Amino acid sequence: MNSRKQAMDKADTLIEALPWMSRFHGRTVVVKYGGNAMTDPELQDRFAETVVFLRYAGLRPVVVHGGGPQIKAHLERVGLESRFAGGLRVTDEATMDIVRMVLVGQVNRDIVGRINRHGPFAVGISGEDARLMTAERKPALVDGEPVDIGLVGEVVDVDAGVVATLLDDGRIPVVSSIARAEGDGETVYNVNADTAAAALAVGLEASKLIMLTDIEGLYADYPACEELISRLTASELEALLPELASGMVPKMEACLRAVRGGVPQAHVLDGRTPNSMLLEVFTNDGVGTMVVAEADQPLGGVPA
Ligand SMILES: Nc1ncnc2c1ncn2[C@@H]1O[C@H](COP(=O)(O)OP(=O)(O)O)[C@@H](O)[C@H]1O
Ligand SMILES: CC(=O)N[C@@H](CCC(=O)OP(=O)(O)O)C(=O)O
Repeated sequence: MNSRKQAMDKADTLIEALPWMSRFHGRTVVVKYGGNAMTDPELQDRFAETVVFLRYAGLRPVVVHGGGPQIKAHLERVGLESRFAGGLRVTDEATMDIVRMVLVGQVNRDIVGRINRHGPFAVGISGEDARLMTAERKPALVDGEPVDIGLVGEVVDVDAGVVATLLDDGRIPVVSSIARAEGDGETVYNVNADTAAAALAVGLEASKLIMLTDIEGLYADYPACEELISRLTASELEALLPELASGMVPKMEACLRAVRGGVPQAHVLDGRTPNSMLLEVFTNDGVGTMVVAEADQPLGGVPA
């Protein structure tokens, strides 16, 4: 292909993004950045660039990050084992200290640093700050039975004021999934980052929730992975939930919570594919899995 043709194609690509830029201008998009999607430094830089791109394109991105593998690595270093029940980390006090240190002190700082190479945008906060997230202790459900898993919280209240203020100031909030208990103000909970992202998306009345992970989307036939579900409604997802393997349960429950809470679309995308977020937001090429509230909701394409 000659260089003039290449240049023309690039210009076409840019102009094709116009309807989506206009549709999402000024809209809030919550991006959950999973620990498994952030293992490669090059991909981390691409993630930061993409978030800054969204900001310059007129959207209001909010990042909620995980860090499961990073927590696991640190626990191993101090001789503690990672245990999960129903997709959630069993969290005693010693584990909670490490979860908080790794998420707030390490993973959050890394993401903020990478984004801020492009400008003074990212501000790191924890769900504890300004009472952003309040949580209650939550047991895991294993075979339908509640099992105590320690200091794990379910978000019961979101005061999104601090995030809204940062967004109004043109910043990119980067949020760690830690929350305070109501009342004594001393107990701190480990909140699954998918759950935190969904709660925040609802609290912010976001236009989209994007879950970046290490797989193309939700597979109907996991682990064979031949049948990717590109779109499903909240009620279809609800019927599927009891059959899902535990890793996907918090993620898909979070998508359900978001759309039931008024977020028009929740997406599970492959964070290992550098451009999946751009394709999802700015083109009609459906990637990953999209969850919508109702069957008759448009595919996420450009409105008439
Ligand atoms: N039905 C399914 N479709 C896709 N992935 C699944 C499914 N069931 C279980 N998984 C597993 O869930 C993983 C994603 O969840 P998780 O590891 O918690 O990601 P993250 O760290 O991004 O939150 C996938 O890598 C895959 O191994
Ligand atoms: C309760 C619970 O499971 N909390 C998670 C919080 C981090 C997280 O969710 O990280 P990913 O998004 O990378 O999985 C944990 O301790 O691993």
